Amino acid sequence: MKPDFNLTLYLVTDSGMVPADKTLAQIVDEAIQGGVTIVQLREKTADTGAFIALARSLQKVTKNYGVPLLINDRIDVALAIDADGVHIGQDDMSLVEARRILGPNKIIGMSVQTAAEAEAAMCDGADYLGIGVCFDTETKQISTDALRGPAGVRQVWEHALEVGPVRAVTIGGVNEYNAVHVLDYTRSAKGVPLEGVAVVSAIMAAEDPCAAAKVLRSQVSFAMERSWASKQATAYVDRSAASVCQAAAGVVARVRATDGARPLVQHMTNAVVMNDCANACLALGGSPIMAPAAEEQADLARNVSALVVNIGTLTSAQIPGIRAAMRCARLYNTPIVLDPVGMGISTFRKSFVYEILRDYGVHVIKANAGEVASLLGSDEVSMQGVDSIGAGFSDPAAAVSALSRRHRCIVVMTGRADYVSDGTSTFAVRNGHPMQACISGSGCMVGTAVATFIQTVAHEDPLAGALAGLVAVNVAAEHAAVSADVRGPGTFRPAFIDEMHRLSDDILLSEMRVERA
Ligand SMILES: Cc1ncc(COP(=O)(O)OP(=O)(O)O)c(N)n1
Ligand SMILES: Cc1ncsc1CCOP(=O)(O)O
Repeated sequence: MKPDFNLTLYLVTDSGMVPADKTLAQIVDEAIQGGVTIVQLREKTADTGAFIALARSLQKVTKNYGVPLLINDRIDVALAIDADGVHIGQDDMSLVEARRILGPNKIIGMSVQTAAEAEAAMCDGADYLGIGVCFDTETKQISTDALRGPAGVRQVWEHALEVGPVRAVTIGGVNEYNAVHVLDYTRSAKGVPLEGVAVVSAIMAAEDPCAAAKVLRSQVSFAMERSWASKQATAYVDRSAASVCQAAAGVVARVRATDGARPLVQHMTNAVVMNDCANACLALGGSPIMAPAAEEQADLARNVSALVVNIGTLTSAQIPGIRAAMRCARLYNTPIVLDPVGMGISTFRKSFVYEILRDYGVHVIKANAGEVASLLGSDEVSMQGVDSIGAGFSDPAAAVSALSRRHRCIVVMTGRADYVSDGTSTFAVRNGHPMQACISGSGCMVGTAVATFIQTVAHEDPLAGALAGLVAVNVAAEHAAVSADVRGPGTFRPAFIDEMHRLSDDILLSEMRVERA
């Protein structure tokens, strides 16, 4: 009988990464103790005799834990040690031939890069697919056109699911920082996840392979069970405006009730709005921090409740700090709010935003209509500098919903009317005041507010968290605009902060104007 196998955390070995004071078998032993569920011995230069000896030494370990051992490419080595199976690539022996030699009781996995390759491998009886290459890697030379990114992996996976029952992992540059993003992002439209991830260096090159495997295993479990994408997959609910408003008010009440334990909101933000965002965060009940240095992200990360990345005054010097902050946020599953300010104005901004969305993913995109159009590759809305101009989208609800589904995140679009969507439920928010458009940074303050509120519910109900932030700012603006001492934008700005400070969940609930879009 074919052995059962579990693809949750798939270790592909590389003896070139074994330190001088250890053996490959020791590393595999530690990695299995940390949570590796299946092992592939991959030797690219070993002679047949040495390959077989190494395979035997690993087999002792894997058998001890009941973990399957597969051999990369070499059917002869698999036969020699009676391994549990093989993993073959497109340029290796054909799957049909390998199956004929190994028989029905061995596991055969196959590498695929395209939908057609996946379909062919399934028709030929592959037991699982290794879909890649996800991200670039130093472990193996990969040509640029073989890089799929999570979006390309999702395409192949969705096609395979249409063909029939299938099991798969992805491989290439996957690590503890991006595993949740990769698994969330590659879920099919119906929410079916890959079964796990395959890694080489994330474990093989780790100082402590057991600890590295533990972190990876918990990240995979998080993606399968606790991330919002996993919950959405099991319960796509089309929600009423009343129920989301109630939930949003509840979020505000929770943040306001945290006596002293304010959420720490880390901002990698722009120089124009930094002070306003810090004050808005404080007024709303958060605790702002603006710590841009790459060197301090790891120290900060454990205590950060939410991260805002706002590229309004992006410079090359800021990029390493933003990357470090994103990696840390991902490791701790800290919600990330992206404000792609003026992304359409330059290739520099655009390519950094695409990098963020491809390599890390975010929990919320907060953008104006021009930025949403740029993200969708649509020319329906134009920008002047960082401002959106013209009448906006003919169907704004469809635009935000499409963007949300594409990036598996909440989308908040600000404008004359604001929209918020989780890809299933989309709402128009009619609160707000024209005076907001007369001061700089009012959109950025929405990003700050979303981050301040979302942290309590980021993995349960991020739609409510995002709505809370959006409406809090808009209702505060309505109050500020009619306050007696406001005579124009200059006096509006401090009154706006005052009103954020005075907000309560009751005020919000009674004044929210939110409708299904
Ligand atoms: C699980 C898994 N997926 C893909 C590969 C890559 O295999 P292949 O295309 O045969 O390339 P090499 O590993 O031979 O370089 C893999 N090994 N494992
Ligand atoms: C064997 C292989 N096949 C595609 S990418 C890759 C190497 C992945 O290595 P890492 O997990 O270190 O990026």
